[in-house]
Amino acid sequence: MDITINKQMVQKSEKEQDFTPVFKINNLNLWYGQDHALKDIKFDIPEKQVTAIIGPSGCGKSTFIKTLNRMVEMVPIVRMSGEIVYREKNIFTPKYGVEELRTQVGMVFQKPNPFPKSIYENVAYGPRIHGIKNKKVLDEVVEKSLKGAAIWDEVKDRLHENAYGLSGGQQQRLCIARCLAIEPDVILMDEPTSALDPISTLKVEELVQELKKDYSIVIVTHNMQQAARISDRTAFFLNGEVVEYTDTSTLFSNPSDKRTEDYITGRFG
Ligand SMILES: Nc1ncnc2c1ncn2[C@@H]1O[C@H](COP(=O)(O)OP(=O)(O)OP(=O)(O)O)[C@@H](O)[C@H]1O
Repeated sequence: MDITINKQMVQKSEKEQDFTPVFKINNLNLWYGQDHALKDIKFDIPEKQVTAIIGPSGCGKSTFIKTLNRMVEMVPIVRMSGEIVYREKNIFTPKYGVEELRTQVGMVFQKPNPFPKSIYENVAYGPRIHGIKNKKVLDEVVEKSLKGAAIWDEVKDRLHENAYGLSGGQQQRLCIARCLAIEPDVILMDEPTSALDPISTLKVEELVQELKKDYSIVIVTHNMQQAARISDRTAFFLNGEVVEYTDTSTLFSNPSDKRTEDYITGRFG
């Protein structure tokens, strides 16, 4: 009996090593003042796959994803311990510039947040900040990014109109284009479809499937069906801990922890 369990465990751990990690998270703890919001988080996030973060409200999903680009440090009462290694470098070492990290690790938020500028300027903004001035080069970046975000055909004849004139779903894809324009390695998405209608949601989900060919994606979602549809691996968070992290099909069809089973079958949350 013991031998069987050990064999299964070895097989599982071998399977779980079967990818190139883009992030390695080691014993990450985070406190908001006295509130211990992330507890001993330890797992690796694969490159060029979609990793979903699921769990009930308040379990630490948004907090966790915002540690990956150090955005969480904007909250003054935050304290952290542990390590997040991005491409072999600990992102908390003082010499690691946060601007450099955020160029590599882009983020798309829950509510589409375009700038009050034209569609073109929204996408050109990041490359301009990074020193690209040549109009022809900017035109190319804008077109490539809008195509990458599957919105080019809808906006190519109105590039100089205000982005606020787009629908919510179009605005979210514009924000994804804005993120692509600075050529990130990883894209963090914090509930990117929760403010969208079902058709726009489907478009963003299809887009995520396309984007994972070139980018590593981490997506927080309230929606378990969405995690099951679009992710390769899923981490189930509860009360600031990772209860289970494995490939998505296993997590939803054969969870190893009773709490995961209770959550995915709707017994709580
Ligand atoms: N800026 C903050 N200041 C203090 N506490 C915070 C802050 N942000 C989050 N928290 C606390 O940290 C815990 C985790 O919150 P977080 O927003 O990460 O959870 P979540 O799983 O993303 O929730 P939801 O699904 O409702 O968005 C909660 O107890 C929350 O109250």
